[in-house]
Amino acid sequence: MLDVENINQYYGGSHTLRGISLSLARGECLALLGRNGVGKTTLLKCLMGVLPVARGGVRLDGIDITRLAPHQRARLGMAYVPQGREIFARLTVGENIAMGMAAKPAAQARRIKKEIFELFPVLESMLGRRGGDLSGGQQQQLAIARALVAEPKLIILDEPTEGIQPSIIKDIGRVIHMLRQRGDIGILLCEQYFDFARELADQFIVLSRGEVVARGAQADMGSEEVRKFLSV
Ligand SMILES: Nc1ncnc2c1ncn2[C@@H]1O[C@H](COP(=O)(O)OP(=O)(O)OP(=O)(O)O)[C@@H](O)[C@H]1O
Repeated sequence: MLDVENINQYYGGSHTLRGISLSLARGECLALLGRNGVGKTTLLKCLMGVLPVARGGVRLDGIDITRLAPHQRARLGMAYVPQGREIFARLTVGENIAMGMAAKPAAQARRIKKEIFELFPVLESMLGRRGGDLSGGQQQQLAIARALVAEPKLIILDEPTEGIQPSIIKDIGRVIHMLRQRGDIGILLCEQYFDFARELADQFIVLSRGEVVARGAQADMGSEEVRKFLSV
């Protein structure tokens, strides 16, 4: 479904992404691993169109999306949950969720809300609270909920466990697992928390200095070759 071919990106003179290729199928979870500063967030931003790529291409279901703007990619079914969540602090939980389904007809929106509250029951009891008053973990759940209500075929998650307490990490893991089981959505999971990623991923890639230095199936994630590129 997602095919990335040989993409390169620069911040000024610094060559941040060096010939990255990957592919991800529906129903699959791909873990993107690597130490701080190796280019993971830059790669996700390039996939979402927040940053331009200098060379290479990105295809979604065979459509060349390399030059499309983020909102056009969103319309084609891509959803992005950025690092740090970026929820609207002054809007309520309900309004934040509504932002994710701005393009949906009202009847459909009602149905979606019900499903979302099954995934994240805590959000239902907090509908009227301001996003900025939620805990970090609740904000992360809200950010994922807001992405999911758009009913994406691909969801890109940038470090969803960062700075979050263990009980909520478990809840988030459960949701990602359920999405994977559903089989109709591709999940690109950028994660520093190795064990969390290993439990959820079908395959992985490891970046180091902007390059893919290892890739493989979940069973190979614990190998020495992979660990030497991570802080585990
Ligand atoms: N806007 C920017 N301008 C210039 N350099 C940048 C910019 N954003 C990131 N960089 C640099 O590009 C490299 C890759 O950064 P990136 O944020 O993609 O790494 P990362 O693997 O996501 O790390 P982290 O886990 O810390 O977010 C780093 O050396 C970083 O300092």
